[in-house]
Amino acid sequence: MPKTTSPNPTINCNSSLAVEMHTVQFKYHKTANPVLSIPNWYLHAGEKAFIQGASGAGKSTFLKLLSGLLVPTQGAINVLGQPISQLKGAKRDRFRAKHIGFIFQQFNLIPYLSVRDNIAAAYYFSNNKSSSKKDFANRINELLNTLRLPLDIAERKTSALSIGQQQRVAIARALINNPELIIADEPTSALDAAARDSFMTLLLECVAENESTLIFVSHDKTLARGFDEIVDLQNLNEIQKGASHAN
Ligand SMILES: Nc1ncnc2c1ncn2[C@@H]1O[C@H](COP(=O)(O)OP(=O)(O)OP(=O)(O)O)[C@@H](O)[C@H]1O
Repeated sequence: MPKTTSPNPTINCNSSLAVEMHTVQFKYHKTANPVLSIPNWYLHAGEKAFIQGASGAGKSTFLKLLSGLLVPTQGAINVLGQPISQLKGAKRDRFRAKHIGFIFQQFNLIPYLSVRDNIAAAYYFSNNKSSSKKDFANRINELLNTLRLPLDIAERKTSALSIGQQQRVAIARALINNPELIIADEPTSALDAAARDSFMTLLLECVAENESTLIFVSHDKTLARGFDEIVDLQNLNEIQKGASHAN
C-alpha cells in the first residue's frame, strides 16, 4: 500500500514542552501563497521566548496559530500537551480561555466596565464556576497588590484610567486564571520609555511568580533582556527566508 502523508500529523506530546510546532504551514486563502512555513519550533514549559520580526513577518499570524484562533493549513501544533490545531472549535475556545492569558497591543479592556468586571469576565469565561466569589475577590486583590495598583481601582471604569494603569489591569486580567501560557502581542507600543521599563519588570516578575511560560512579540529588540530565547521570525519562517534570499 502506498505510504500517505497526513496533512495534519499528530506529535507525540512531551510534557516538558509548552509549545511544539511541526511542519506548520499557513495560508489565509486556499489559492493564496503561504505566509508561514515553520519546519520545527519548541519551547520548554516555564521558558520565556521573545519573538521579533519586521512588519508583515507573520508575528500576529504566528500567535493566532499558537492560540488556536487560526488553524494551520498543514502540520501540527501542540500547546501544553494538547493538539490545539486538532481540537474542535468550542473545545479550542474553552482550552484557550482556561490555559492561555493574553495581553494585547490595545489592551482590549471593555471601557464602560469597572476593572473588577473586566477581570471577572476573563475569570468566569474560563468556566471557573466552581470557584467562590471569595476566591475571586482574594485573587484580584493579590494581583492588584503585585501590580502595585491601589485596591480601590477595582471599582473604577477602565476608560477613566491612565494608559499605564490600563496596561497593568491587562496584566491582571491575563493572570487571573493562573494560566500556564501567557501570550503578549506588542503590549508596550502605547507606553513611553519609563512606563515600558516598569511594565516589562512587572510582567517578568508576575510570570516568574506564576511559573508561566511567556511568548512575547515585539519589533523592539531592546525589550529582549531577561528572555530565555530570542526568535527572529524571519529566520524561523521558511517563506520569509526565501524572500530575504531573493532580495
Ligand atoms: N486576514 C488576512 N488575510 C490575508 N492576508 C493576511 C491577513 N492577515 C495578515 N495577512 C498577511 O499575512 C502576512 C503576515 O501578517 P501578520 O499580520 O501576521 O504580520 P505581522 O508581523 O504581525 O505584522 P505587523 O508587525 O505589521 O502587525 C502579511 O503579508 C499580511 O499581509
